Amino acid sequence: MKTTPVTKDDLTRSVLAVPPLARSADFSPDTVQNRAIVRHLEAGGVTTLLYGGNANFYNIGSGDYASLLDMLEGVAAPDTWLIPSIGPSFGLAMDQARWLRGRDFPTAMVLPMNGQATPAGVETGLARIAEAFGRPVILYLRAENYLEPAALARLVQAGMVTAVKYAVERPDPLPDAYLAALCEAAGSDTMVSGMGELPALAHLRDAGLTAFTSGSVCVAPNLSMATLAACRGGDFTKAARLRALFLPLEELRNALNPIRVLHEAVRLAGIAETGPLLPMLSNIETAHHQAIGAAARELLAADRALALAA
Ligand SMILES: N[C@@H](CC=O)C(=O)O
Repeated sequence: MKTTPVTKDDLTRSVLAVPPLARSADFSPDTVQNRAIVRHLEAGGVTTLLYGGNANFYNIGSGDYASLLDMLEGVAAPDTWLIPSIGPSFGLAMDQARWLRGRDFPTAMVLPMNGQATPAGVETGLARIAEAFGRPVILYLRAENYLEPAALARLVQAGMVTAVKYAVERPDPLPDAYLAALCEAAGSDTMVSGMGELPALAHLRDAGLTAFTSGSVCVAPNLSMATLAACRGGDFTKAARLRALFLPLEELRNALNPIRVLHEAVRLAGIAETGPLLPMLSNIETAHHQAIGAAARELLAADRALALAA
């Protein structure tokens, strides 16, 4: 596992994969199946694994946190960058940050707190969490005005925030005045497009962002990495052609539930037995399995065709 401090190159080198977490029937993390997911990603060239929403880190208890991260560390390749999430509540994030201080993870992502948060409180909270951790954190920003642009600039300047996973959903990704203000204040190279392949092209082409996160990369790592390479090479026609291959699965994810659909898609594509989703989530209803399986297998087939052609 990469243990050196985060650089801008680290953010752009790889799609930031946001994998599901495989569990056994008793909800314990399944080492063999998580290794299969990680190997599938690494074989497709992915070097950054961000365990957050798709792994249902929102619902992980403090008592299970250490053994879960030990397991993930054990399955990741030596040069893979593993980013655990902390929070979403301030108290839980502080407990996890104090514990992470004694470990080698270069950063951690602070999950968004819904409802019980104010912009000023978020600024104070991020500063305290980064101080307790002793390292800068990644902010997962999902709501308009969650943090003031000037506050983000202060936190970046102070070395407390290293990047932002920007995931404020809009009918069209751009124009986005809030994203523009955050980029203006803190630099667009701090902002990572955080909603998968669909909005990533507009964010990378027109808003100056340089990296994106993805869940469907866990089915099609070669295609997602090729999309990133095409964007970074300025070939947005090619990037759009590659992105189109993700549409059937992404549309199902958006229509039903992104986390629940991805969890089942990885299983139905034959990549790993993902098992049960940890409460408070639950697995998607079997009525949707046929459509999810078909979209996932089609995407995986396209991924394999690309890998063979390379
Ligand atoms: N939510 C997006 C990006 C990851 O956070 C996805 O799952 O594709």
